[in-house]
Amino acid sequence: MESKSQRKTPSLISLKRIFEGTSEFTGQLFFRSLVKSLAEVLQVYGVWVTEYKTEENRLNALAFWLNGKFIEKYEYDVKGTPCEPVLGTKQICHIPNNVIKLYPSDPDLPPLGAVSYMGLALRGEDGRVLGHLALLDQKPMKEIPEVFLIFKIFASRAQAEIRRIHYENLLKQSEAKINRLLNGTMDAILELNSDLVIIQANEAAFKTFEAEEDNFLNKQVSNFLGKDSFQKILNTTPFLTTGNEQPASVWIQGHLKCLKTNGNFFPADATLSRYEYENNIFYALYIRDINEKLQNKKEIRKLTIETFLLKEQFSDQLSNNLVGKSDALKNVFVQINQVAPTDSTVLILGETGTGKELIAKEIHKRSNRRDKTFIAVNCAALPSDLIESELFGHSKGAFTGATENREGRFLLADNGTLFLDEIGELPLALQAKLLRVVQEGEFEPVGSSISRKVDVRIVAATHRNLKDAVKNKIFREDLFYRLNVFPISVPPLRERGVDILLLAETFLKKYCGKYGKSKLHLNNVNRHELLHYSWPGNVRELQNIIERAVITAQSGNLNIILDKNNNSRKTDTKKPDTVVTYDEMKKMEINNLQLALKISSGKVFGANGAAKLLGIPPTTLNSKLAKFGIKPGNNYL
Ligand SMILES: Nc1ncnc2c1ncn2[C@@H]1O[C@H](COP(=O)(O)OP(=O)(O)OP(=O)(O)O)[C@@H](O)[C@H]1O
Repeated sequence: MESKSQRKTPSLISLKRIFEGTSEFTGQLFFRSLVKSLAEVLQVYGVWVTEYKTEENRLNALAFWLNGKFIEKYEYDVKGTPCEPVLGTKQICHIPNNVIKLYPSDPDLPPLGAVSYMGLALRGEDGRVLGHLALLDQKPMKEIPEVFLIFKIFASRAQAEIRRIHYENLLKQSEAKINRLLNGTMDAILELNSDLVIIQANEAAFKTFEAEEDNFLNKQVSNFLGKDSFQKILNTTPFLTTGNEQPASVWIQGHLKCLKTNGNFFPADATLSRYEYENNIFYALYIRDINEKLQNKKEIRKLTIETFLLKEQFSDQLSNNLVGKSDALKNVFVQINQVAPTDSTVLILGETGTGKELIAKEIHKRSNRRDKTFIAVNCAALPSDLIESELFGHSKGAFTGATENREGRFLLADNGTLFLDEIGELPLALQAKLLRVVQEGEFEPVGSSISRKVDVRIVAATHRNLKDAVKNKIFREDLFYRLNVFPISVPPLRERGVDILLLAETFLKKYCGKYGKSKLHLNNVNRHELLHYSWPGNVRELQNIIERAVITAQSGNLNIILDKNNNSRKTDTKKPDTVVTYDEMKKMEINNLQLALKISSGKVFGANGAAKLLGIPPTTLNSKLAKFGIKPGNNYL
C-alpha cells in the first residue's frame, strides 16, 4: 500500500480521464469537475478555484473540493493568506511545509490542518487577475515536476474557462447596456435583413405597432407600411453605403405612413441605416410616431385660428357694418345674399375705399363658413419675395431666416374664407400657384415637397381693370376666369347719393363715442358740402374726414375739411346715356325732394331750407310736395 506521504506520479490514463471529465462541462459544473479531479489525481486534501473581486480584494470560490466533498459558498479576504502573493505573480507559488506558521493571520488555515499549499493566478488576455487555482494538503508537498505540470495544465484549463466566463459577462453587460438603450428609447427600432424582413425589434417597436413577436418578427416590413412609404424605403436603400466617405444613415424625406397590427395608420419620422456583418447586409429602421406632435401642431393651429377669430370679432365690434340704403348698394346686398351660401369664388371690383373688404366679410358672415376663419391678405402690401411664404407658409430652412416651419394664410383659412385684396398686384410667378389652389385646393409650402390640401373659399378684390391687366399680360387669363365666377361691382360713394349722409352720421356717432365727445350734428351746410363732394377716396375718405372733424370740433361745431381740388360733382352736367322714362323721372324727382328735405331737417323756407338747396322758390317747392303727397318733416332716410 502506498503511504500518505508518498505521492503517485499521474499516469496518462488519469490525465485523459480528467480531460474527458471536464470537457463536456462549462461554468460551475466545469469547475466542480476540475477541482474534484485535480484533488483525486494529486491526492490532496483540498482544491479550489476562485474568481477575484478586484475592488474588494476578495476571492470567491467557484468550486471548492475539500476532504471528499464540495464546500458551498466560500469567500475570503486575500490579505494575510497564502493566496495573496499568488495574485501578484505569474509563477506557481509553492509552500511545501509550515503554511500556518508562514501565514499566522489566516484564520482558515488552522481549522483545515493545512501544512502545504500551491497556487497560480488565472489571468485575462490583458494580464489582469481574474481568479486563481489553489490546493492545500495536510502533509508536506515536495517539489515534484509532474505535480507542477499537472497543476499548470489544470490551471490553464481553469484559466480558459474563467476567461470565457469573463468575456461572456462582458458581452452580457454590453448587451444589457444596448438593450437598456434600445428599450429605453421612445423610438421603435427595427432590424431588417437584406430582404427587408424584420429580424429584431426593441420594446418600443412592439408597443408602437401594437404587435406581438409572432405577428411581427420574421415578417416583411412592407406589412407595416403604406404602399408609398415602403416604396420610399426601397428608394432609400440604394443610397446607403457603409463606405467611409458616405453616410450609412439616411433620414427618410417626408413622413412614413406606418400600419399597426390593428389596421390603424400612424405618421412617423424615420431614419434608415445600413451595416454589414459577416458579409451580410442589415438595415436598422428608426421610427418615431409623430401623431402626438402632429396633434400638438393641430392644437396650436386651432388655437392660432381661435385667436385670429377673436381678434377679428373684436375688430368687427369696432368696425362698421355695411351701411347703405341707396339703390346701388341695395343691388350689392342682393348679390351678396345670392352668392354667400354657395362656395363660389367671388371677385369684388371697385375703387379704393368703397368697402370691398367689408363686403367680403359680409359674404363670409352670411355663408356656411361663418363659424370658421376669415383671413385677409393684401397682395399689394407685402414685398413680392415674402408674399409666397405669407400665403403658402414655409418649411424650416427654406430660406435665410426661416428658422421654424410656418403655416401660411391658406392653412389658417382652411374651412373658412380667404380674402385676397388687391389681387391684381399678385406677382405673375405666384399666379400659377394660386390657380392650382383655386382649382384643386392643393399647394406646397415654400421649401417643402409635401402637398397640403385645404378647403378655402376665395373672395378676391381689385381696384384694377383685370381685363386690361390680362390684355397687358400682367395677369393670367386662366386665373382671371377662375376668379371672375361671380363678380360684384361696388359703386363709388359719389354714386350712392343718400348713403353719403347715412354713412356720415354713422361715423359721427362712432367717433363721438370713441373720443368721448357729446353728440355732434351735421348742419345743412355740412350736408350740402358732403353731398356735393366727389369722394375720390370713397367711404374710407369720408370716414377719415368725419373722424378728423370730430377730433377738431369746437363748441359743438364740426370742422369738415374737404379737398378743394375734388369739391365738385362731375356728374351734374353729364348727359344721360339712356332715355329715362317719365315714371323714372318722377321717381328721381321725388327722391331728390325727399333728400333736400332730409338735409334741411324738414325745413322748406329760409337759408337752411330745402327750397334754397333745390334752387327753387319755397312756393314752387310747396306745390311740388303737395303734388307728390310728400309731407315736410318726415324722416325720409
Ligand atoms: N358701406 C359701408 N358701411 C360702413 N363702413 C364702410 C362701408 N364701406 C366702407 N366702409 C369703411 O370704409 C373703410 C374702407 O373700406 P374697405 O377697406 O372695405 O374698402 P376697400 O374697397 O377694401 O379698400 P381698398 O381697395 O383700399 O382695400 C373701412 O373702414 C370700412 O369699414
